[in-house]
Amino acid sequence: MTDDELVALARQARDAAYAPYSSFHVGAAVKLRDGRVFSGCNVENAAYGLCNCAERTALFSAVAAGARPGDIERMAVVADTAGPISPCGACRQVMLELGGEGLAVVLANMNGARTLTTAGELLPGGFRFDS
Ligand SMILES: O=c1ccn([C@H]2C[C@H](O)[C@@H](CO)O2)c(=O)[nH]1
Ligand SMILES: [Zn+2]
Repeated sequence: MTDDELVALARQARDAAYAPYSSFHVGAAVKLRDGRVFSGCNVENAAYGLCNCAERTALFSAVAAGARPGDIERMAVVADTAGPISPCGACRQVMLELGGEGLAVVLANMNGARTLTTAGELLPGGFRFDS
């Protein structure tokens, strides 16, 4: 699967965003090394602190289907931002745990802007029990 296809899946997932409070719709797609792909959108709640980002929805869906650290090859995130979306700190920590420092992360917007980074670049010094 190409990055174009992974971003297209993230855009499709974004259509399902439940964001009545922020009206900020985000989509994400995660590709496993075995070829399986999972996607997710942000899901908000009237109790604002319960809002779940698209990145974590997609990553947690992969884990719920059996994926474990080391199984994730690549992920893409897309939102209607000026430049490529910049994931929040909580999602960066989850990306690091589940994908490792080398996880490739494609950050995109709705106008075709795109950047390629890694979970390690997104969160240097992230929490680990053996740190
Ligand atoms: O990278 C991001 C940043 C924000 N959001 C969601 C959380 C909330 O529903 C809304 C506004 O922060 O966007 C994501 O899903 N991913
Ligand atoms: Zn987040």
